[in-house]
Amino acid sequence: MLRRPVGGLWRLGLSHARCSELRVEFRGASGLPSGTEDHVVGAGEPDRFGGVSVRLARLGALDRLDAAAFRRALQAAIQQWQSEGRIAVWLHVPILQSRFIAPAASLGFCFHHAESDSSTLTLWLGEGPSRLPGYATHQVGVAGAVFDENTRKILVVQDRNKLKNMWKFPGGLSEPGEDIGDTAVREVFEETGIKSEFRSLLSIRQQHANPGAFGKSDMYIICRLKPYSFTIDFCHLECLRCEWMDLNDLVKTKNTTPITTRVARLLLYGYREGFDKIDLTMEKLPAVYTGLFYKLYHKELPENYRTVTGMD
Ligand SMILES: NC(=O)C1=CN([C@@H]2O[C@H](COP(=O)(O)OP(=O)(O)OC[C@H]3O[C@@H](n4cnc5c(N)ncnc54)[C@H](O)[C@@H]3O)[C@@H](O)[C@H]2O)C=CC1
Ligand SMILES: [Mg+2]
Repeated sequence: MLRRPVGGLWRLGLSHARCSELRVEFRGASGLPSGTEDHVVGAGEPDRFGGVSVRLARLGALDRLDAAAFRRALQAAIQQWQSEGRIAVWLHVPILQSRFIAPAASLGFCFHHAESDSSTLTLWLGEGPSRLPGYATHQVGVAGAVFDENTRKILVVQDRNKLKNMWKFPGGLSEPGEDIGDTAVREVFEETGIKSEFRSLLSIRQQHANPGAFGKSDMYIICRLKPYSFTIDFCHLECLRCEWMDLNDLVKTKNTTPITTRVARLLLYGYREGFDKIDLTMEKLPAVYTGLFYKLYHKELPENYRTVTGMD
């Protein structure tokens, strides 16, 4: 697997003839010397922050390499990287090569994160405490407050697996790469059978050390949705009850969570005074650097502020 980045290229070379030992070599931007390409079965790549990444998946013949030989090679590589002034090492380990985690940890590597099929470890080589950024800090849950302005009814459920059966808005955890509004619409449909469309974002709750988030922080976002189907067909695995409730009754009931009461009051205010008073609406905008798009949520700007550039 030959890759030629602009800067130098780190390679962990494993000889086919003698695979009990990894050779660690630093190659210049010119790439590999002729004749050694077959021996190079993996690559470490410098990053723009001064660190270096090693992907074990790109090293061949790892099945024949024992953990002690890997440790020796990694230790030699670390010394080399340190002498070159590298600030960190990122070690990406496929799950089937997990036996290399322990030798790496014995050299000071710590877990940074894991996906279903791999883990990533880091070793800080720079001055002082590590300045490497952490991994994901929050889980994101999204609920849909599906409000029918014609009947003043709001869709509520009671979760099946909760200790207390309290009325709440249907919702659930966001999938990777899923927009907030799409999560709300999907979860509402999965749990209640009601079809709806995204209108606005109403509230965000942040809670730390959440047991339901495996001790991480939890971001719970409530969206206002508009229904376009009305016959409930709720999921009996997830919900105990589901109904269209008069908004006034939800505001008054004691059998609910504080956040649901608060958002019910917010909806009553919006219903009476205009939803523009409570809505954070969404706009899709192009990202400057990546060429991708993102979604921005905020209160509507009045017409005369949409193109304003200064104070005059
Ligand atoms: N304040 C409120 O009104 C409430 C807020 N929330 C928020 O909603 C979001 C999550 O919504 P959910 O409806 O719970 O998500 P969800 O609709 O995606 O369902 C999660 C499913 O996973 C199951 N589950 C959870 N932990 C499990 C485990 N350890 N083993 C096996 N199954 C497990 C649950 O029983 C449920 O069926 C979070 O952000 C949470 O903070 C949830 C309930 C009430
Ligand atoms: Mg749910």
